[in-house]
Amino acid sequence: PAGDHTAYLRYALSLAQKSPPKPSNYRVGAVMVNAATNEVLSTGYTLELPGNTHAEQCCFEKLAQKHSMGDGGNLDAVLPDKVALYTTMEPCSFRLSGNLPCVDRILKIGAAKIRTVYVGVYEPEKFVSDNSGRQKLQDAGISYVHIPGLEEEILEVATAGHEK
Ligand SMILES: Nc1nc(=O)c(N)c(NC[C@H](O)[C@H](O)[C@H](O)COP(=O)(O)O)[nH]1
Ligand SMILES: [Zn+2]
Repeated sequence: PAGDHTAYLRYALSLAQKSPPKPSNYRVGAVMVNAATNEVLSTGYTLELPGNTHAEQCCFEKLAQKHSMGDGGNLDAVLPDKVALYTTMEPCSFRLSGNLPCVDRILKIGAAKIRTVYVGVYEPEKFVSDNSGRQKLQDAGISYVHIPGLEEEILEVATAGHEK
């Protein structure tokens, strides 16, 4: 039910609050859920893992580590076939650092596993002006759903490291 979506996004927002503030990115939280059982498969927040890591990227890398997969492995082999990804901010389609965008990481796992991406806010225009993630995900057959209601709280947390 719809209420669950907001609850998962609130959980993701609580994770985002653990992210060390930086002026050059956003503080984001992400949760991967087995949509058939409501089991939380993985969580992540911006900079949780070493390096300039994104919340969604941390979700994936933690899962790969749990299954002792190197970079070469594909998570699709260990994921159930109805995964929902909740992220407080929509996955990036381009990163100023040049690192692999999270949309590409989602597409690598594939639509057979990640069926829906639920986002709390669209990416603001500050670093990247036209996040093309929604179109890319939908073109790949992945549902993309904006869950309204938490925008102000999400942006407050996301931009905490930015000059006011
Ligand atoms: N969905 C999402 N999750 C994150 O964890 C995060 N930090 C961003 N932020 C998007 C923003 O576009 C990039 O943070 C900048 O483009 C700078 O790129 P880097 O983060 O340094 O690679 N977006
Ligand atoms: Zn990203």
